[in-house]
Amino acid sequence: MATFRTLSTGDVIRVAIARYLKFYSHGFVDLSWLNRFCGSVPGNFSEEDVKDVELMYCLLVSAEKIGSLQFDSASTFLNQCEKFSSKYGSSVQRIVHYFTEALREKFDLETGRITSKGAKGEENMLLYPEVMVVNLKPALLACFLELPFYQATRFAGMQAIIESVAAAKRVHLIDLEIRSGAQCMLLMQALATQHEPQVELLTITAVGTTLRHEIEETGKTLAYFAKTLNLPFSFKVVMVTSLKDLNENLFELHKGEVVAIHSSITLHHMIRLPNCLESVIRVLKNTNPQVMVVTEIEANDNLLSFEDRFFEVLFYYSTFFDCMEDCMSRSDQNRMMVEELLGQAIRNIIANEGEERIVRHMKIDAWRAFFSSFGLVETELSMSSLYQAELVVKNFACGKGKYCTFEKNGESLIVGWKGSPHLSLSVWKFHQDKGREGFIHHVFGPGPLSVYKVSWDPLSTLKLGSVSVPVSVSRRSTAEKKMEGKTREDLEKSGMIDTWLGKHSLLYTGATRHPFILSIRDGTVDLSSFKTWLGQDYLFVREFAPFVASVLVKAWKESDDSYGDREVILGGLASLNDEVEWFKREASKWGVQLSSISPQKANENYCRFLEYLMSPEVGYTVAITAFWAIEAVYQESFAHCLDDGANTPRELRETCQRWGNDGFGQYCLSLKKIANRRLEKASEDARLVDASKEVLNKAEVALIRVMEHEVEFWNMSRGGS
Ligand SMILES: Cc1ncc(CN)c(N)n1
Repeated sequence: MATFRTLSTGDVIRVAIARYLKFYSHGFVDLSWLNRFCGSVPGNFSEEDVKDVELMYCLLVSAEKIGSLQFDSASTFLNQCEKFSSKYGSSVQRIVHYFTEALREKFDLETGRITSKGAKGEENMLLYPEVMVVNLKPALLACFLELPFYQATRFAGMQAIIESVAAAKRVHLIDLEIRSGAQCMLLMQALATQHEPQVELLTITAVGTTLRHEIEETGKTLAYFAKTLNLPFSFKVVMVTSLKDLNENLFELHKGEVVAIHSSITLHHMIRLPNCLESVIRVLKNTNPQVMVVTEIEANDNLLSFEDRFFEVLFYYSTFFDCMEDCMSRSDQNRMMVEELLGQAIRNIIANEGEERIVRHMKIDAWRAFFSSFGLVETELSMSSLYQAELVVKNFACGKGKYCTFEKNGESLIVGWKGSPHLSLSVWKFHQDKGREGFIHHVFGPGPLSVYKVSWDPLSTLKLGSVSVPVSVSRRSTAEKKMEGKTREDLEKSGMIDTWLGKHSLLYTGATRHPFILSIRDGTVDLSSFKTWLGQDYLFVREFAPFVASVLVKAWKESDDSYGDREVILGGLASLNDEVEWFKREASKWGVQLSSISPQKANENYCRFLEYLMSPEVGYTVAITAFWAIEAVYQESFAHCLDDGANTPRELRETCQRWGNDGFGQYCLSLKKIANRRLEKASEDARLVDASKEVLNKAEVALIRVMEHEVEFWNMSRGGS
């Protein structure tokens, strides 16, 4: 990964355009339209930046000369580009290399040097994306894992589906391009851990035009995964020669099923096929889906002139190459293979016109116009989906996720790299009675972007605009289920906490069904991870005690004694003494030297968060919500290790009992009841007082933060940072 450049590739293009305008502005050609591509760029250039700018300048002039049919001078500049660009060099050299190849092909076509376009094999790859996926599977997979934006849209998109189907007993997911099926696993995991209502059947139908065998293999993997989750599951394949032949009767739909549609980077393949998109949307509408989640490439190269197309595509692919430069090493073979593939797409877009243009993309504005014409209604991505996106990118080494940017466009999310758009993620509801069918003209040119950045500063409340309408899902913990019949009155009244758990179900599952916990449950736990957890949790509990004391003080000040909150909290505080002693005994049993352990980063971060919760600016309602969440994650996690079917090693059962026993479950229920009562009061007051709205907002953030810290704590125990 290169660190000596000060300019991104986008900056290099902007500087090169500015330079180009300076030289050519006295000419006869009106170049004022290029001004819109110039933006502000940093002032200090390194030596490499200067070389990059010169190279980019040559590329711009080559394009301009070809566009204005000045082939002799175009040739001179193209020769320069060929000489100084390289597919092994910096991201600028690489992008210039591939664009030069594309311009050379255009040059040869325009000057009659060649007539047929591209090598046949390459065309096949572009025509049949599934074939490309198979041929380049390991390389694509590697890039998919290394580049944060794909993971961000996958998690956020699946969260939107989970929220939409949460109340259903029978769920049917139609996936227009299933690939490895990793996205389906997220849904399966969430449904398997959903207690109420219990899912009776999940059906996944994969749609494909080729590679039946690969799709079926994915189906087998998913079926195996479902079995491990104890999730009733059925996998179907719908194969068609062309997507135009898709028909709702091909789907085995059943009464009472809730249908959801997932389309990730698929629909744009149909843009070039007359009436194909229209026909597919009509068919999907006839399946009466609850929701459709679409991820698409946020680029516009469909109906533009050569010049406009050149710049649009240059900026789009520069972002892509920049991201790879930031996240992968220059010698990475997977990166090079994927760049080759992108090079083919660039060649196709730049050099070809009409039917020869296989690669076509549309931005969210055009998709919006298209879907709206079928009566589809764009739906806001929930806060929880946005949170999933934010959370997942944080796990990437390159920039710890801070380069992966999120902007809102309408109700949809634009995921970019350092502010340059890359993918759009949108959620659609179908209204059966609406629709002006027929594709209206594509809408080009970006509309006003209502830009916001998701902020997760513990000291701030959510800056996501209004908190989205809560999904009414009741999720009950293992202990709650066990106590069925005993405290039914309490259980049946599902409050704000359940609503939030429904909204943030993926995160809650992440915290309570973490691989560390699952490894205890299935007996494969690595003992060194267990010992790490033991030592670190001992340190955590010592910090946790003053936090519980601070909640007690707040209860004293802010709550009426008649509710009995103080006794519950005092009981929890008292038991911590015993807990600290237990840690000491357990540590000596496992040979863990507590005195020589210092807190790891994740532990320190969590303790810093506790300190914040202790501060006077955090009121009782927020503090008790966080307190419940901290205890509940352990209760739910360890109780899972004692469930029927658990294979927890005998020596670890006592540990699991500590937090998984029914008494601790009761205690968590009491805390939950207190938190729900306070939150209910706050939501009643919120109608009148803004401060109460803020309390609710803060409490929801605190709950999310706790779950996030818990995930990081488990990660740390397994040897993460
Ligand atoms: C990290 C953590 N979270 C929760 C708990 C339960 N008190 C704990 N001991 N440690």
